[in-house]
Amino acid sequence: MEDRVSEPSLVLVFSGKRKSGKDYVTELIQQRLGPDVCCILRLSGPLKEQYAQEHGLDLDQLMGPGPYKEQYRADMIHWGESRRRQDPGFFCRLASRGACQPVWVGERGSCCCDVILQTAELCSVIGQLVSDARRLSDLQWFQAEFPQQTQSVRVQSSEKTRSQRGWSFTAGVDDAESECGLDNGVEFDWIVINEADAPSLDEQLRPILQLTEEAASTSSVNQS
Ligand SMILES: Nc1ncnc2c1ncn2[C@@H]1O[C@H](COP(=O)(O)OP(=O)(O)OP(=O)(O)O)[C@@H](O)[C@H]1O
Repeated sequence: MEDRVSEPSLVLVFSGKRKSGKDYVTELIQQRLGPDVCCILRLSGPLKEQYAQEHGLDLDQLMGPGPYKEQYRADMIHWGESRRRQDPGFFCRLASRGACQPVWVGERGSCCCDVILQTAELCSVIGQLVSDARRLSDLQWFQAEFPQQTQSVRVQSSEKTRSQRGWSFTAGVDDAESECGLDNGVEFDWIVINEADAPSLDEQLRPILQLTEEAASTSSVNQS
């Protein structure tokens, strides 16, 4: 598990409610930076892989958008919580192993069924984006592992907007720690309002992109 290629120069850990737009925003950042500089780490990927393996399930269907994963979603959330209680860094380590870009983007913040960093969630190594951080322990793991590099980003959208994107309240999912663990007591470094009547994402993301460009250039100076 300790086969990370190099240290990232910046780790952006994204969180947000279901359908707030974590994937959308992290993919936009990756498009701007390019895949050589920025990887998206999705915590939900290794979580689903491990869950499918231990329960003899079809991983492709579990990763897909269809109804199959809905049958297992609530149990998968409980199983993920219990794994994190035993070892808070379990999924974060799995998601970040092999990452080699300087910027990582990850996502942590709604249910275990999406991402980043896309990851998330939570991505690769000049910069890594963790796209799907959902629990405080995920964010804390990155902050402890990469104290100088980690910045937290919250993506916010109203319930009305999330509903228009396909969200509807699901008991056992939207009231679970995986959705609510970062609602209170966390001071995010950045907040992105992903709404039609908010300033454009380009405008809101400008300072974050500037940070990633600085991190990437520092990384290339250090590597030369
Ligand atoms: N600013 C935006 N403009 C247009 N479409 C958007 C925007 N933000 C999000 N969407 C769309 O809304 C839907 C949900 O967005 P996305 O998948 O990024 O949310 P998410 O927070 O990652 O969701 P989940 O937590 O369920 O994985 C997608 O179809 C996405 O393309």
